[in-house]
Amino acid sequence: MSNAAIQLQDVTVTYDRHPAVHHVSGSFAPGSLTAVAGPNGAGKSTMLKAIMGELPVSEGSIDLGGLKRRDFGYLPQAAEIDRTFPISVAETVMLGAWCRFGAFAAIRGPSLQQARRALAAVGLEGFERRPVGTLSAGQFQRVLFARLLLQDARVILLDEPFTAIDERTTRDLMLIVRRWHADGRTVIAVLHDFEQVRTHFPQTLLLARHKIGWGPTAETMTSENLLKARAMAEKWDETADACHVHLDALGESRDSELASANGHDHHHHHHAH
Ligand SMILES: Nc1ncnc2c1ncn2[C@@H]1O[C@H](COP(=O)(O)OP(=O)(O)OP(=O)(O)O)[C@@H](O)[C@H]1O
Repeated sequence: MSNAAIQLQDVTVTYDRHPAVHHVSGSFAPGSLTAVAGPNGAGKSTMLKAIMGELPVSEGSIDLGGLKRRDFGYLPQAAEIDRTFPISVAETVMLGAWCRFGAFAAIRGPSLQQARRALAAVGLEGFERRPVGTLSAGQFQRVLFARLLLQDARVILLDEPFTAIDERTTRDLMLIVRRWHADGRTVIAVLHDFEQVRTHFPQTLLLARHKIGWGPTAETMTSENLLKARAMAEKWDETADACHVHLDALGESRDSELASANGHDHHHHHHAH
């Protein structure tokens, strides 16, 4: 369905000069189903937002492979969504698609009939008129999946879609993910459940601010890599002043780079190895 890879070239994303994603390169093949795994604070959400264009890349570049941002469907982390807005389930589903497409592209929004069909596909027949604020977390997650179904995006980014979601709902929504994959859509999902990653996701990007591994899940989610990811997380210094080391591979000594970076302009990211 999508015809070119999404390519990350030396991508660094910073918050107030603190790098959250650090020099990550690689690509998501068209039609691939990739899990993004890594410890808390690893930069997983930041990475998705950068791909969506919601956060600027401070270094490097992201090539969308000819796709437009409106070809992307995005499910943010539940905590980032305001559910107090007093609209109905059906309106949420219809508005979601409308908003993403933007004022110019959206000549016509989806119909109530289409919203109803999408809601039925996620097991929420009859929920159309319910205010979204009255739904359980799992029901609301189904609504957001219905919204994605309607959007018919070529690339779908999911940020922890199954966190706080029960087994049955997870299974139902995972089926939708598999269907998207079977359709040839590119799907990228941030996940914390390694079992789920190993069972359902052929590709994995293991992130700990740096890229620890990116490729077939069995080759990426090795105990060695998982240890590296954890070790990096524990080593992080959140108060470090901006980014001044460039690590292509893990395990190499950072001391010489840190020494050479000291006293230099911290805005200058590339140091000779
Ligand atoms: N708006 C922000 N302003 C400043 N720092 C931020 C902001 N958002 C995230 N960060 C920091 O960037 C780093 C990466 O955060 P991010 O949310 O991308 O991690 P994550 O891998 O998604 O974590 P989790 O598994 O906990 O959701 C963290 O150190 C976090 O504190």
